Amino acid sequence: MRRSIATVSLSGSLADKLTAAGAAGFDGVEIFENDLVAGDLTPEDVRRRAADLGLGIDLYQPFRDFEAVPPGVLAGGLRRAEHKFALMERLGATMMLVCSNVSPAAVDDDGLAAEQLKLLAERAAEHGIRIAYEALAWGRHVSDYLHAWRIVREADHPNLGVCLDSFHILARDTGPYAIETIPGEKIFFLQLADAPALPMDVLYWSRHYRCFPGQGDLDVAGLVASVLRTGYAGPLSLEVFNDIFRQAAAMRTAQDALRSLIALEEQVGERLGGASRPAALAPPPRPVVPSGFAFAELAVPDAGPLPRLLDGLGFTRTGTHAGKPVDLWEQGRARILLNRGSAESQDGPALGAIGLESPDPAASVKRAEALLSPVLPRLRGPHDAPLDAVAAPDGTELFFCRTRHPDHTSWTDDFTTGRRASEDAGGEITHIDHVALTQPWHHFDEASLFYRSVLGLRPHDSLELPDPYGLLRSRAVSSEDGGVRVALNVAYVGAHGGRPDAAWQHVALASRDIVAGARRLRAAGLSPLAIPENYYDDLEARHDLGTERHELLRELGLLYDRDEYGEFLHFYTATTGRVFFEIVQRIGDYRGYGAINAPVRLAAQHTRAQRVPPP
Ligand SMILES: O=C(O)c1ccc(O)c(O)c1
Ligand SMILES: [Mg+2]
Repeated sequence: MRRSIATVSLSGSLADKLTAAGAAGFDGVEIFENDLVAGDLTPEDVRRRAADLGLGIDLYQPFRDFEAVPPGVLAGGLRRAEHKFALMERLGATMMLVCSNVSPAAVDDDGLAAEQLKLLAERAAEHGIRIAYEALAWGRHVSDYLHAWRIVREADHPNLGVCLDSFHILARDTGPYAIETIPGEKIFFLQLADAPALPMDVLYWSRHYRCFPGQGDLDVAGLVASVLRTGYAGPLSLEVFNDIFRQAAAMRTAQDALRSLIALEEQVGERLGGASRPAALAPPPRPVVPSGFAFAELAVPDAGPLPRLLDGLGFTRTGTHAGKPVDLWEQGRARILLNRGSAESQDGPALGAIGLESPDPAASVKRAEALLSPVLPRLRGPHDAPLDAVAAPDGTELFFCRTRHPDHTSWTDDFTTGRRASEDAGGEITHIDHVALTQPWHHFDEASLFYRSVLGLRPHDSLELPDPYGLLRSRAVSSEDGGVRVALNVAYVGAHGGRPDAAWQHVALASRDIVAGARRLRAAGLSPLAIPENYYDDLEARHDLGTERHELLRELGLLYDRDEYGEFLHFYTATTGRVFFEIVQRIGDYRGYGAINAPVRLAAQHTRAQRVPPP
């Protein structure tokens, strides 16, 4: 199907927007009137540029406050329309969107609305133009798509149909769709947007918080499936009003938008099933859900305090890369790479790469590529195992691995093993439980869509965590069985001190005996992040865990949480550069991440500014 995007969804001048939409690979655009009026490209320039970029102009919009008006007002509307029709002929556009009247001058009279829209359609027909009538969710008298359809049906003109917009329809949540009662040929245009569930005024919600399908909470795929069942074969067009996308780089937003459409088409195809799936919705290769973490790689300007910390956590340095200054540290299936050769980051150690266990690394890369992720060049030395890798939106390198699998070369073969730790050498730490990555604030939705669509991970609810200097937005994505969990946090740029301190990243290590682990760290002369006494007083008020257990938590600086499935114990190491470790123990089938304790952790990290002491 044709893939289009409204220029209002992208930042910059109209020329920038067209360039970005063309570069991403869209087939067409909706020209948003403000973008044309405020720019100095003539309509002929716009038409030529769009054509050069392979873009059709699928819609001109919006034409406002036309229908259901007293006769005196109608003349003005028709005069305005004639100007727009002439403009559209210069643009080479043949469809105009008319959105439902929001003006106090509008009359609550469907007969009048139908009569006047018919008149408009007759005039449009003289120019070879069709009119798509859209119910805005806040329209004065027409706010529902079925109401718009009744008016269009009554007007009964071949050049008049409806424009359906997923936001206006799903935002009103008026029950099961009746979309399939509209004949496909009377649906002239389909606009798509998602949005996070936010209980607020619908106009404000629409103008500021729309996002691309798959980034919010609306069932856009279900709606598109219903529309396609009517026989609609026009464009799938993204129309997203969003405060962040208005500021972000247009090229990147356009690519994020196209990824969203590809993933949406896949979901729609699944809803429609084999026979009724339009041929145009050929699916990309299926996602290969990773089963666990193979490693976390830290870029370290020099080894610094990390070897001592890893040693204190019970890790063993088991190898060094044959050709690069990279050390492998292991405990159970938890593997940490310290890469001393990476470009020096001004903030010191940072999490640069993550290894994911994939049942089929080559297929993982094919999926990522089909969803527009940059595939990293396979940097192979003479001895290196093949590495399949892509870049996540924040630049983190994701390697797809089959670690020490008999049928596959393993990345670990490149490490000359000193002491090879057995996978069950008695250490408390068994594997990497999750990693927490901080995303630039303007790439957060892009990142959650990336992990959801490329890796097939399931997004959890968004949370807002109070930090002493801001609110940290956080959203986890995970595989069904919890083998891979990634917590995505937003980095705010704190006005306080100017440093985005919340750009911290961490690796959470699963322990089967966190009490022994905490004691081991202390015995090594390293202390966990200090937690205030007030936390423990509050914990006693919230939970009755028995005196002994409360005292143990307090003594060892452990944090506690529980959910309906189990309990969670955790503590944090000091931070070095941008990175710290969290040690976690899940008891029973606890599903969360200890989010309730995050504000205490953030405050402790800020106020104590703890750093690992030099060795
Ligand atoms: O917010 C608006 O005014 C507006 C305009 C045109 C649209 O297609 C729409 O969905 C909303
Ligand atoms: Mg719309």
